[in-house]
Amino acid sequence: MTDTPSHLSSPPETQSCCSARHHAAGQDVPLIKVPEALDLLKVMVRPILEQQSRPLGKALGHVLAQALTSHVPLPINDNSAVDGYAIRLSALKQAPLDHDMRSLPIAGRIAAGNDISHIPSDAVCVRILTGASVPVWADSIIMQEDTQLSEDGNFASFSELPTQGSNIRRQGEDVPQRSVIIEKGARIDTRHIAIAAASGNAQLPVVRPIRVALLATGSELNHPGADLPPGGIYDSNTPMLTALLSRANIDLTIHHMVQDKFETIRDTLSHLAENNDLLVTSGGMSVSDEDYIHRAITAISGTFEVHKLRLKPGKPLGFGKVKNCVFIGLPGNPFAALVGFLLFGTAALDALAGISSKPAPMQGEADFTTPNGGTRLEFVPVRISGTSENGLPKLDKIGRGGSARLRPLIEADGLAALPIANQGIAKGDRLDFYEFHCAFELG
Ligand SMILES: Nc1nc2c(c(=O)[nH]1)N[C@H]1C(S)=C(S)[C@@H](COP(=O)(O)OP(=O)(O)OC[C@H]3O[C@@H](n4cnc5c(N)ncnc54)[C@H](O)[C@@H]3O)O[C@H]1N2
Ligand code: MOO
Repeated sequence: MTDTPSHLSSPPETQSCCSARHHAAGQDVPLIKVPEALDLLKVMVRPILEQQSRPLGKALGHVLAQALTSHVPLPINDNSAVDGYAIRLSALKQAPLDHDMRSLPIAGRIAAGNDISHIPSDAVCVRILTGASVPVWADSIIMQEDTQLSEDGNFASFSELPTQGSNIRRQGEDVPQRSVIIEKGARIDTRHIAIAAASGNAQLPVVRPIRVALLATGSELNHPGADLPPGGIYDSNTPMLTALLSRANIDLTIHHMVQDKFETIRDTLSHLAENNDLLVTSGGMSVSDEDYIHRAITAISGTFEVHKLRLKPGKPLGFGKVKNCVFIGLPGNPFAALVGFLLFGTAALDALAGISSKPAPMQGEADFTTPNGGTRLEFVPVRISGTSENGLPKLDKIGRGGSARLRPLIEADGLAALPIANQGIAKGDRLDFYEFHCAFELG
């Protein structure tokens, strides 16, 4: 914790053999660059191997545990892409020309779902509707709009010779039978549900839900809406992180706010680590005498892989393990907690679920300037202000910075990353851009 007014703080730590020693150590630890830290995280996290089978209706947002194959070819049969007439091309070519039209006798009608065994094998033309199975003798389908019917409705006339195979959707052209339709590690969204259903899969093998515990530390914290004591603030990190962790494949345990008291934090962390795959805390990561997370994790034999980052906001972010539980300690400042979770929380969840690839960030162009950059990769809220000559979104920086401010995020379209030790950002510089909402949300 940063130092809070003394009347609100817990009594100063008394047992503290270790506090002074660790404190000093906390200040000395090297700052790790973000890509390096992400690599360390990926090596550290072991994917969950247990699987479960979920019906399609309950699979959205889960992660596929094995590659899924199709039970049938798609399309299942050769079928018509249009409403029209299925014809035998050789017969049409031989039909005499009459007023530039060729006529064929209509041998029957086939709609989607019909059995076609009643259609004679020597037929040369049938009425066919979209999705209907195509008889083997038919080699083209002519659209209804390019056809004239005789008065008695028994003959169809055509002015053009179609290309062989036109308007026929061939069996297996989309998906051959027993081929892989979704790779292991895919997060199931609307597209996957559709193809799984079309290919006859009623159940999906998914990674069992990830057990995640959330703990906000801070004696100043109160539930939103409560009467605030002097010096109190509302806890925004728990609701924010709860929202970020509200995913179908997460079993979330929320441990609401603990006081800045070493024993309480130590015992709560120990209990939560025992029962979860991932433990996310907020606050208490800095260097004051009330920042207990590092000491508490160490006291329960946890280890830190990374303790501080070249990241702004989010320098005092650490992660490691307590036995088999992955631990991520986010800084208390709300914007820092958000950035830290978006980078490291989501990476840990992906690694636990066995997802290895992440889409690269979009590119944008700065529509602002900054003086020389510092020694940390910096994330700033940006708004799209237009489109550049290169067709990229132009990004305008919002707000005056500061890891405690949430308001700029409300006006922003996303975050831009300013590289370490940049020479100062000039207008037109390319930046990685992480848009908050993409055009389509598929689940
Ligand atoms: N001497 C130094 N002081 C600080 C350093 C430093 O390097 N040396 N780093 C600063 C940076 S950067 C950050 S970020 C913060 C992070 O500190 P902590 O992780 O220990 O966080 P706290 O002190 O507990 O809280 C910081 C700030 O955020 C508010 N907060 C905490 N939890 C919540 C919550 N759940 N909801 C809303 N707001 C919360 C808290 O009241 C503080 O104002 O340390 C700097 N100090
Ligand atoms: O880096 Mo801290 O996370 O800026 O406030």
